[in-house]
Amino acid sequence: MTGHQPSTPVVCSFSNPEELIESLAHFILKAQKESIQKKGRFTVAVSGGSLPEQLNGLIGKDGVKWDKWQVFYADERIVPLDHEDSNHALCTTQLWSKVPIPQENIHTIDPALIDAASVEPASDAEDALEEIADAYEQELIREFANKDSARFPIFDLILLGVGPDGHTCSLFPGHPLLSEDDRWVAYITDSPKPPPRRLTLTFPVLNHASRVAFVASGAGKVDTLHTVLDKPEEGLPASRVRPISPGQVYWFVDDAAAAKIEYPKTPFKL
Ligand SMILES: O=C1O[C@H](COP(=O)(O)O)[C@@H](O)[C@H](O)[C@H]1O
Repeated sequence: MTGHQPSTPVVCSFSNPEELIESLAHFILKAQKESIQKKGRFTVAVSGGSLPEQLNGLIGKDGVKWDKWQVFYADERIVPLDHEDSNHALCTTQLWSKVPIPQENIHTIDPALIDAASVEPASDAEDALEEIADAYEQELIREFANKDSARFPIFDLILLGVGPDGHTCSLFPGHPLLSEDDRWVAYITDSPKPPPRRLTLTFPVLNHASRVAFVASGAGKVDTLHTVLDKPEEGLPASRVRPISPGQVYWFVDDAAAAKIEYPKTPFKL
């Protein structure tokens, strides 16, 4: 049965956020190198929230082949791409505007569909939301299906954050979307964290990736990490990210966030 087993998390804890950021940058560079050697490109999904700032270690770093990156969003909010709530806007401010990545390598939701998907009430926007999710799935299919011919896309790297309630991407505790096993991209209209309308990659996509790296830092995440890593039986969304072998899930955390974790930590090495 090897090849179809869920991986067990590898947890690396760093004494401070700076060390975490530098080590994460080296980890990403290694993943980039292996991916480009194998396939000539590096497919990455990026989250919003606190994650983009943790990618600062890549800015100005030698060896980053930005022209080989193909970037998608792990989740996105249904707001204009320059809106303060947009994950694309956040990533642009924190990272893309500071590095030489070609614009066409960053795959956003279709801006032409955002107005129709934003009408009130949400029930009148369902068709447009379906369309915007379908369009993003098609964007993924164009990138992956012809090249990798797999049932689900196999991202080289998915970079995730975890919210205080254990959500990741826009997969929230107790939401029916946690059972989605077919779609690559889905929409929600009832996110408990604003804004309510969002697109998200689904669990099958997360769990087919070659590598998923969660990043969490600061004492504010301490109880969440304890539950997610030590009590997976509670089924919080972040606990359910277990890419099938040979895929692997990593946790990059700092000691403040990891203070209550009983789960064994692994020394970081490349
Ligand atoms: O709403 C979101 O929240 C999560 C977690 O955010 P964080 O600020 O607690 O790191 C984030 O990963 C996701 O992309 C975002 O849309």
